[in-house]
Amino acid sequence: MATPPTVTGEEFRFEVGFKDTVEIRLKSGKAEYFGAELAPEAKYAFSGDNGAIFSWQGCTLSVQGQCQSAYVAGETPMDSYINVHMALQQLRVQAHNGDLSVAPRVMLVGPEDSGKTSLARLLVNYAVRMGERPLFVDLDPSLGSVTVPGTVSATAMGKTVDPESGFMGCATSSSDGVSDVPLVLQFGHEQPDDNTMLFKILVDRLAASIDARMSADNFAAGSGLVVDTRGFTDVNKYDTIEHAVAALRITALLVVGNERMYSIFSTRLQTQARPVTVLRLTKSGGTVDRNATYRRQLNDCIIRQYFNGTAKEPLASFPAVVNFQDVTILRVGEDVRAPSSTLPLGEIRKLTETTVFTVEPDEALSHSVLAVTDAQPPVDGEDDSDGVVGVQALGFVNVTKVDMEKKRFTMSSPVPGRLPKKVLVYGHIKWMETL
Ligand SMILES: Nc1ncnc2c1ncn2[C@@H]1O[C@H](COP(=O)(O)OP(=O)(O)OP(=O)(O)O)[C@@H](O)[C@H]1O
Repeated sequence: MATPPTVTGEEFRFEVGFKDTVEIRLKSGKAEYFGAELAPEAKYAFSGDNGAIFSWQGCTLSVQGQCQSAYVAGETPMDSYINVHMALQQLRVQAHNGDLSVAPRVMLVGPEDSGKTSLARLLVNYAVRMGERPLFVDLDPSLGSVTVPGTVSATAMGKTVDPESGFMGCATSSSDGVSDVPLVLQFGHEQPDDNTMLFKILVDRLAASIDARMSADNFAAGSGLVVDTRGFTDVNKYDTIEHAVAALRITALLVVGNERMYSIFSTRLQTQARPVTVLRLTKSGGTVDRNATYRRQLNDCIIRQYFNGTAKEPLASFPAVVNFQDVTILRVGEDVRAPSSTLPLGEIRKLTETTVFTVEPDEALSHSVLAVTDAQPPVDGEDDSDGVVGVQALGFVNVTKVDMEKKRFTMSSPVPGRLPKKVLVYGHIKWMETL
């Protein structure tokens, strides 16, 4: 970019391709990336990303590298976003003063690419900057902001979200003493409606863990939570949101950029046991529509970041060979057994969305991303899914090669040494490392 962008009450918006890297520095003034303050002169490198740097007071930036598009936009919804933040902050103050019932529990809904995650990030960052410790709850399994796609999670936010590594950076740095290791549950699919029953159970499990955490920590309870969801417009998907609103005891639903959804939720949520404020917010003109190919590439980047880190903070990934007999691989909610026609006459097959199956390893396991858990495998003949469904994912491994002859597979893991736990939970998320 020839002239360095200067920004005052405006946004510098940029798009960077997956093969390019753009470095941005704050040369003067103050600026923020979705609510997180930029350090003066620090280098922020973006690749395969779209974003916006906003300044209330004015700033000058230096931009090096090739952006697919870059411009300064004067029209932004930041005034309405800061108003929402201030209203939430007032409630937090009231909650810290003793009335925990008003602690804000906010959920963002809206169509795909309407800017929910960016707004969630901004609200979390503004809260953290006020000394709050909100929980960020990620109910969008499509892009896995905290670990890998195919998961749902809850993270206690002790610091602002790093502009480069995003929410994943918060998940890996608990050394600040206030962030905890996030609670991550393996869903195994990218869309909640790929297995609605399982999704709802996972939301219930998250809600129960959040309640336990909040009842032990009044300050965190007063800071409340910010919940991001998968983008949708289909009326059939409202039910999953309503379930989450009830389970997480949401107090405010922010509908981003969709009049119809706002109107429907305003009516439907009146029947909730607790009152829910429904607000409509304008979609930012900066949000970028991401097609299926882009999302696939983005997913690859997210998984690569989990296993290999970022250019600034690379992580080693460790190979290991695992004998089939040394692990149990489970799968929730899908029948991988023989077809009904081959079952003995009279055997009734119980198929539910949460039935647990043992997976016999074969070539199909190649490139799978498996959750490492301390799940209790069901005892033969019993359908005990309780010990498996909704157990915490302690980490993830990637199967790189399956050797059927030697009955073993090779995997890579972000942690060296042998698998700490022997029960792996399978999902539909695949990743192939490319150099
Ligand atoms: N003001 C902005 N300027 C430039 N890019 C933006 C802005 N706001 C959001 N974006 C980008 O637009 C894209 C979509 O935004 P975001 O991920 O927040 O939407 P979403 O509604 O959460 O999407 P999903 O459909 O995955 O739920 C992202 O790449 C994001 O970085």
